[in-house]
Amino acid sequence: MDICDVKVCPSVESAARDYDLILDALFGFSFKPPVRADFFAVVELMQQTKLPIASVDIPSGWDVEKGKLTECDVEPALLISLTAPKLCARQFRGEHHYLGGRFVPPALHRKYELNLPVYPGNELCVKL
Ligand SMILES: NC(=O)C1=CN([C@@H]2O[C@H](COP(=O)(O)OP(=O)(O)OC[C@H]3O[C@@H](n4cnc5c(N)ncnc54)[C@H](OP(=O)(O)O)[C@@H]3O)[C@@H](O)[C@H]2O)[C@@H](O)CC1
Repeated sequence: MDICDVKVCPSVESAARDYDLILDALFGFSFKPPVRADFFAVVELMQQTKLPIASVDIPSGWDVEKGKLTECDVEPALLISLTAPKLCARQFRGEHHYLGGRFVPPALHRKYELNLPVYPGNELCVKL
């Protein structure tokens, strides 16, 4: 698999020619909008591309709780939430949503009053 560097971001056209999928793990829950200038090119590519995007935990550019901040924010086809879906996942409209690392220690449940749903089975990763 080829991995492109954010510093040498391809154009929308060359990405479509050279790649099948964009794996978006640029920002997570500590992202504070707006996107800084260094990342404009890669975020614009993800906003404009027709390639499917797989986002890890938080689609890049989304606020962890408020979600999409503009109409043209990144729209992943696949979201892989980690530990628990964050509030922003309510705005996810893609086809596939998975939860990874889904087992939270009881002490953390109690401490943060998480009240998480019980997911079936015992696989580390579950389709939501
Ligand atoms: N940490 C944990 O315990 C766990 C983490 N987990 C996983 O990690 C993910 C979160 O990781 P995170 O919080 O370390 O990094 P992230 O969300 O990428 O943000 C920080 C970076 O972004 C930068 N940055 C911020 N705003 C920016 C802007 N506007 N424009 C540009 N840059 C900006 C900021 O830069 P700085 O402000 O420090 O200069 C810093 O470098 C989380 O979603 C989950 O998937 C869990 O799996 C398990 C437990």
